[in-house]
Amino acid sequence: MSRAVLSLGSNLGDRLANLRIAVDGLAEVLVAVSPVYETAAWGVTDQPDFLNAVCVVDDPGTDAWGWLRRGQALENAAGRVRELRWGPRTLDVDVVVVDDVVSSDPELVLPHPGTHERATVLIPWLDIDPEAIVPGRGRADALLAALDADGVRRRDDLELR
Ligand SMILES: Nc1ncnc2c1ncn2[C@@H]1O[C@H](COP(=O)(O)OP(=O)(O)OP(=O)(O)O)[C@@H](O)[C@H]1O
Ligand SMILES: Nc1nc2c(c(=O)[nH]1)N=C(CO)CN2
Repeated sequence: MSRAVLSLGSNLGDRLANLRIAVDGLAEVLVAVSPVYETAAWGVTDQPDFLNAVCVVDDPGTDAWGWLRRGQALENAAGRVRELRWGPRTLDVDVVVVDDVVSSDPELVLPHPGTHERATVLIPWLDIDPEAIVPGRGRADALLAALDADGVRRRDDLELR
């Protein structure tokens, strides 16, 4: 079995439609999808707000590299072109965790290195898995408690499925 947590983000074009491309493309392996959040950009802050969400997916036939490739295929389907690091994008799919896999390969770092400091990932993840653990870092709820969650606003008017 391979259970993964994927983080979705979009701040260009039809943001909700872009997130839906990911969720629809994962439909057969989708365990849970979080509410949608509108979030102020971190990293490069001079760019439009993002929509962020998190999915839990499960597929015995997909390993950690397979989740990365599936995420990249979905980014391509949403018309993403390689651009500035932390810059605007139609769709970003980050592999947050895969089971308890730890990897330091630069092409696939697991857990995703930003996870423990990103309220934009931890908040939606906790909505669908209140017991979430970031391997090597601890409980997601404890990690979130140390962060500033201003600028992360739930959008219950936007639904992914
Ligand atoms: N866990 C991971 N999930 C997704 N991509 C990863 C992961 N670990 C390493 N990568 C690599 O990161 C690269 C993509 O980086 P990208 O441009 O999406 O970064 P970013 O989204 O701007 O920043 P960040 O990774 O901090 O969110 C790809 O080459 C991919 O192989
Ligand atoms: N709020 C928010 N800011 C970001 C995000 C994101 O998903 N949400 N992704 C980035 C590139 O990885 C850069 N900045």
